[in-house]
Formats: sequence, structure tokens, C-alpha cells
Amino acid sequence: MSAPTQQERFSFQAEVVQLLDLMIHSLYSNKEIFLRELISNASDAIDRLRFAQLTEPGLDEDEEELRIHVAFDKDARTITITDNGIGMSRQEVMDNIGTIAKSGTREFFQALTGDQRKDATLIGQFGVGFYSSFIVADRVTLTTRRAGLSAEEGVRWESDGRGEYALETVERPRRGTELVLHLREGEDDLLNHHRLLTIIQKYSDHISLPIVMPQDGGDEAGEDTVVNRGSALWARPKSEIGDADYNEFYKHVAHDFADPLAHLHSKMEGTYEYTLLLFIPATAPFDLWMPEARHGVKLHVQRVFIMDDTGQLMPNYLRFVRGVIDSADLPLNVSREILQSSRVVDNIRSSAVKKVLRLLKDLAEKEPEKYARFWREFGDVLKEGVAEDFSNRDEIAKLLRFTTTKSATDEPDTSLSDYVARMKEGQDKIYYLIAPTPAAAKSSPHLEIFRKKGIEVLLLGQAIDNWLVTSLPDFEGKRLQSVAQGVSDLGAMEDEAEKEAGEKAGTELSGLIERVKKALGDKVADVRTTNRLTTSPACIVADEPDLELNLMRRMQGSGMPSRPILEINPEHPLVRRLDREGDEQRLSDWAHVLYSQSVLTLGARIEDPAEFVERLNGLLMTLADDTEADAENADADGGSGEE
Ligand SMILES: Nc1ncnc2c1ncn2[C@@H]1O[C@H](COP(=O)(O)OP(=O)(O)OP(=O)(O)O)[C@@H](O)[C@H]1O
Repeated sequence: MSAPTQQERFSFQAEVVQLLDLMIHSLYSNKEIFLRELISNASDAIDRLRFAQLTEPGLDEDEEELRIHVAFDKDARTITITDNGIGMSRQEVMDNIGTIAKSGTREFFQALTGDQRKDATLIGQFGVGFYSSFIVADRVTLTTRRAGLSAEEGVRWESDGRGEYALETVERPRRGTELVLHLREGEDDLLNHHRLLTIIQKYSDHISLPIVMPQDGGDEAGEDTVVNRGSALWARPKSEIGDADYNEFYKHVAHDFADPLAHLHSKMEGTYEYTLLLFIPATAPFDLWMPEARHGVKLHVQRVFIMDDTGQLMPNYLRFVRGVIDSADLPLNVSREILQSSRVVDNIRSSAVKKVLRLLKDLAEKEPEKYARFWREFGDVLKEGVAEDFSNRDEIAKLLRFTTTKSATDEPDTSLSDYVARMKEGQDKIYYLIAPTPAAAKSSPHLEIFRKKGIEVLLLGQAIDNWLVTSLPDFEGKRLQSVAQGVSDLGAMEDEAEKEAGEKAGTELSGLIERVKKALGDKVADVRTTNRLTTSPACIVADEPDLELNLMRRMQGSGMPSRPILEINPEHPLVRRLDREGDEQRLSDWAHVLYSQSVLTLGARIEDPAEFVERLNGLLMTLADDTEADAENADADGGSGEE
């Protein structure tokens, strides 16, 4: 137990000062959202209290109705938001208010551009919560007491939002949090019952707890009245819910500022009874790729918030989905352990996943522009599902989008079904190329024969794509095949004349091939001629049973297949010239240069760049010498002609 203490002063974390400054400027035009954010926090605090009371019976139980209270005082020029939720201890205040303990904070600040409009959207994604009070207030006083602590353990936090805050221990008979906003000059329009009522009804009508205001808003007024509908949005009949209601509810559950891209609302009755209200956000949250990224679905049991999903309700590859799942069959005191082995949860999860995939399918079919946006934001996450969720693999595969050699831009605009529909006669495989960047993919020598034959190739360039292709061996009976691997099916694409020409080239160049093999030694597993090249002199491919090249790159860190094969283009003038090279040292230098070039076009690293440059310069010098000698000879010839 602690007695009231002297005020102590603390500094905000540097990022908070920066965030506050930015927020006040860029969100001012939308200043009324402060009330939505603070009511949302109050509602979360009450949800957390209800859950804590389920697990700790007797915790601060009283007869008082759980509610959020909003009032204003015209003379004092304040707005007060009070909740009787879980409250905070002194340590919790220090940890939560005045610091940002959020993953993605560093990335968020790096992403800021200085352009107010763009930054406002970013702030929206990041979430401003409590700090939005400073948009309208130049002093904020928060008084709180954690449920279960004694009246003497109340805490008062106060700040003008300029860099410091004061903290003191105070007597607070009631649990929960009271927030007093001392309004800035010029914000008096907010000291108006009708104005506050309109804001609450616009942004917070869906809050399932009662929001009450004194009848006239001001504190000398009479009875409190409930100003929102106060029933869980997802439990209302769909016919009574408009898009605006869904959008505001989404902003509350997802802590987002922007409207969602799509939603699904579905009541299931049968063996199990549950309601799903799920949303696809329009933009990816900052922590999407962080290991601790939060899942966005909140589990409720009979409308009481129970807990945030940690992977039981939505698989990892759908971690961007936000919303609520409300079950009528789980016990109110359900624990995480029970959830993990619950048939009810398994059933809900599998139907929720199917419904989300169906929602995405509908979006792709009916609103392709929206789907393209979804894919840009979340496509790489969805790809994880191909490896993660075997039972839905085919459905997920249909949702994938790729850039291909036939795409007009770098945008992934082609589905596997589109690809299959465009396959050439006789083609029985889906070809893909994995390269570290789109530019490297487009200029890869491995594509030359496919371009020549007009065969489309999927261009893959993301780290996840390695796993995608290994987890998706085929689609609609068509095998996925790397263009940088093997020779066998290239043969099937050749006509008789081409086959003959290829065989002839192989025999003609057999001497050269042996010499190159000898020069390169154990750098290569083999050297052979190929028909896959039209403009490049050589390339590297993986041995037939080898794993996908890029997978090897990850495993070895070099980007090279474990058994690289050098393929040379018999039609290329450089190769022809090499065949005539009499000097074994020069031939060896050429062979090494061709090899290193091929490693580079693969997007891999060459082992000894200095040696490569030296050999190349050596060859250039001999070429220059040859050219000079030719020129001198020509001069000499010319001179003698004149004589
Ligand atoms: N009324 C309240 N009662 C109890 N705790 C609160 C209250 N308001 C804020 N908090 C605590 O402070 C933390 C920070 O709040 P803040 O609004 O800044 O962020 P948030 O709600 O966690 O997320 P977001 O920034 O996305 O809104 C909350 O997570 C909560 O623990």
C-alpha cells in the first residue's frame, strides 16, 4: 500500500515526442477521431476487466454497470472520458503511456516522408490511440486505478505533450480510468452536447458497451442517458447494419484509420453456433513480417471478449485478417490450453478459413482491382498458405498472382488458371524462373528459348517463392518446372530439324567441350551444348535431380547449384571463335570468363571477382593488341599501295 507521493517528472521516449508533433499537424483536419480512439481504449479496458473477472472470480466485483462515461465542462473547458474497466497500476502507466512499446516503431519512423497527407495515412496504420488526445488538448490528466489494487494505489499522470509528464500516487476510490482533456484555444466547438453526441454516434455506435452522457452533456445536468446502441454489432441482424457501421467497427477492432477492403459477416447454426465478422484490411500493418506480429481476430464467447487470437483461430498465413469470432458453445472461462485442443475451435477455424478464402475468391472474380490491391499488400503472406495448409492448397493456388514474361508491367496480373488457359499446344508444364530481382529475371539467359518459342514463363522473385514452388508441385495436373533446370523437356519443343542441328552442333563442338571441361576442372559438373540460348554465349543450369537453384542459394549462401552445369550456345560467334582458339592458356581464360559471366547472370556471386577482372582485362588487351596489329598492317599495306 502506498501513500500519495510527491509528483515526479519523467521524459517521454524520443519517438513519442516526434509522433505527437506529427500527429497534431497531420491529423488535425480529422480531429474528432480523438473521441473514437479514447472510447475504443475505454471499451478495451472494460473487455479486459470482464475477462480478468472470469479467470479471477471476485476481482473488484461490484454492482456497478460496466460503461463508458463522456461529459464536458464549459467553464473549465474540459472533456472527461471515464471508464470502469481494468485501469492501470503505476508501472503499467509508465509502460503504456509516454512510451511506444510497439513492434514496427523504427520502421514506422523510417517510412515517414514529410508529406502530411501520406504521413497521416501511415500514422493511421501505426495507430495513435491515447496520444490522439493531444490533437485537441494542450494538457491531459489521466487518473487511474488498477482493478484489485487499493484506493491508495491510484495514479495520476499529467502532461502538456511537449516532452515530459508528471506522475504521482493518489487516492482513487473507484477502479478504472478517467481522462480529462484540457482543450486547446479555439476548440470550444467541442464543448457542446449535440456535437459530442454526433461524434459518438458516427464513430462509436457499434461499441457493445453503453456509452453514457449526462442529459445535457455538462456536469450540472441531470440523469445519464445511453447515447449509443450498446449492442454487439455482429449480433445484430445484417439488414440493420450499413457499410458505415461495418467500417467504423473495423477501425475499432483493427486499430486502423482506413476503411477495410472487404468483410464477411456470417452466423452459423448447426452442430456449433457461432458468428464470424471478419475483415480484410486495405493496407498491411507495420508488423506483418515481424515474428511477433499480432493476429487480428478477437475471440468472444456469448458476446464477452475472451482473448486475442494467437494462432488458434486463424492460421499464420491469414494473420492479416481482423475481426471477431463469437462462439455460443465455448465456456466463458475458456483458457488458451482448452482452445488448443477444442473440437469447437477446430470446427470454427476450418470454416472461418474456408469463408475467408471464398471471400478472396469472390473479390478476385468480381472486383479485380480491389483484389490486385489485396495481392500487393498481402500476396506474399497468402503464399505461405500453399506450404502451410495442405487441405486448402488448391483453393489458395487459385488465388496466387504472378508477373510473367507476357505481363505488360511488373504487376502480378496472372493467375495459374490464366497461365494454363494460355498454354501452347503440346505444352504440358507450367514454367517458372526464380531470380533475385525482376530485372535479373527479365534478362535471364534461361528465358531465351522460351521467348523464341513464345512460351510464357512465371517470373518469381520473392524469398517465399522458393517454398512456394517446392510446396506446389503441380496445378490442375500440370507440373511446375524451373526453366533453369534440366534439358529433357526442351527436346520435346524442338522440331526434327532443330533436333538434328542440335545433335550436329554437339558432335562438332565435342573437342571444344572437352577442352573447356578440362580448363574449368571441378568448378562444373559438366559442360554441354544447348539450344536454350539465342543471344547469350553460355549459362549455368542445375543438374537434373538437383534442388531448385535458389533453394540451394539459401542453403549455401552462394547462389550456385551444388552441381552446376555450364551450357554453351553453339550458334554464338564467341563460342565459334573459341573453337578455333589454338592457344590453350587463352582458351582457359575464355572458358573462365564465360563461366563467371554465367554465374553473374544467374544472379549469384562469383567466387573471385578480382581474378575474373584480371582474366577479362587480359583478354581485352590481347584483342586490343590484335586490333592495333591489324591497323598497323593495314597502314603498312596502304603505304606500300601508294608508293
Ligand atoms: N482507458 C484505459 N484503461 C486501461 N488501460 C488503458 C486505457 N487507455 C490506454 N490504456 C493502456 O495503454 C496502452 C496504450 O494505449 P494506446 O491507445 O496508446 O495504444 P493501443 O490502444 O494499445 O493501440 P493503438 O495505438 O493501435 O490504438 C493500451 O494498450 C492499454 O494497455
